[in-house]
Amino acid sequence: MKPYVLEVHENGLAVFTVNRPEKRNAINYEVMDGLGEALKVAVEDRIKALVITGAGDRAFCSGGDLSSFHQLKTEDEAFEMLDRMSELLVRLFFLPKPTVALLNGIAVGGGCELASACDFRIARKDVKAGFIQGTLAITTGWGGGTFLSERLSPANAMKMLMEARLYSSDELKEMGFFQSLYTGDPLESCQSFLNKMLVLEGDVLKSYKRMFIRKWTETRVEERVKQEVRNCAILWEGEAHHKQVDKFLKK
Ligand SMILES: CC[C@@H](C(=O)O)C(=O)SCCNC(=O)CCNC(=O)[C@H](O)C(C)(C)COP(=O)(O)OP(=O)(O)OC[C@H]1O[C@@H](n2cnc3c(N)ncnc32)[C@H](O)[C@@H]1OP(=O)(O)O
Repeated sequence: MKPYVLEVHENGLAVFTVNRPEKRNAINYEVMDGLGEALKVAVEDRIKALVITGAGDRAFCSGGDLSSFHQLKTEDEAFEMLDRMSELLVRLFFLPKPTVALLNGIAVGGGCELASACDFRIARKDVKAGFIQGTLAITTGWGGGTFLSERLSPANAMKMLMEARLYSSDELKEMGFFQSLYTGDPLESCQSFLNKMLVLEGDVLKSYKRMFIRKWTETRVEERVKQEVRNCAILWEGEAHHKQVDKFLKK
């Protein structure tokens, strides 16, 4: 089974699905390659918006694949992996078209970083999500902390990162992390969220997105992400992190 699926719909919607439901859609290097491909397709003129989602109904994404990335022990080894994913998420963040994270299930750790890189987050009503990285003795390391600080008020962003817990969908909507909650079919709900945008010319959507891109360029988002990656890599090397990951993998 391919670990990701990319579909392009007639209305100009590209949908990238992380397809590892048995691992709660954890991100490994193959999924990263797939996201790179999706981003190449997403810049084509025929695409008006990009949706990122997960397969099944349990998880949107459970973050980095701990069984695979646990082999990375040193700061430099961790940096290489974190940097690779962060560069993809920076491309997603700066994509000059609307992007949506469609949360069909739980989003944990790096799953929330992926969601934060998107312009909008729509979620099933019972979905929980949280930046639980702190409980693994690391910080966000894919740029998600930086993206979150551009999405929420400083107090709400800081709270989410520092509490390192799962939040309910109602709390997340209240904080402004989720824009919309759904109960029916995920893709239909996403389409109806995007309907009014998709009828506009692609160039109009692009022009609006570029207004935000200019601001993010001025506030040096890319440079701040690099710093975030470096800081996470330093913590990654510590014993406390490896101990916590061991605990999860031995469960
Ligand atoms: C590494 C990058 C870093 C960042 O920069 O942000 C991170 O992403 S840190 C965060 C890493 N993620 C986690 O710590 C989440 C770990 N997973 C869970 O807490 C839970 O699995 C869940 C997401 C809350 C779902 O719980 P549940 O539905 O009860 O499923 P299971 O726990 O039974 O898992 C089923 C299956 O999937 C495997 N799994 C789940 N998450 C991961 C993961 N992140 N990496 C690798 N494998 C994962 C889990 O081990 C089970 O496998 P089997 O035992 O083989 O069935």
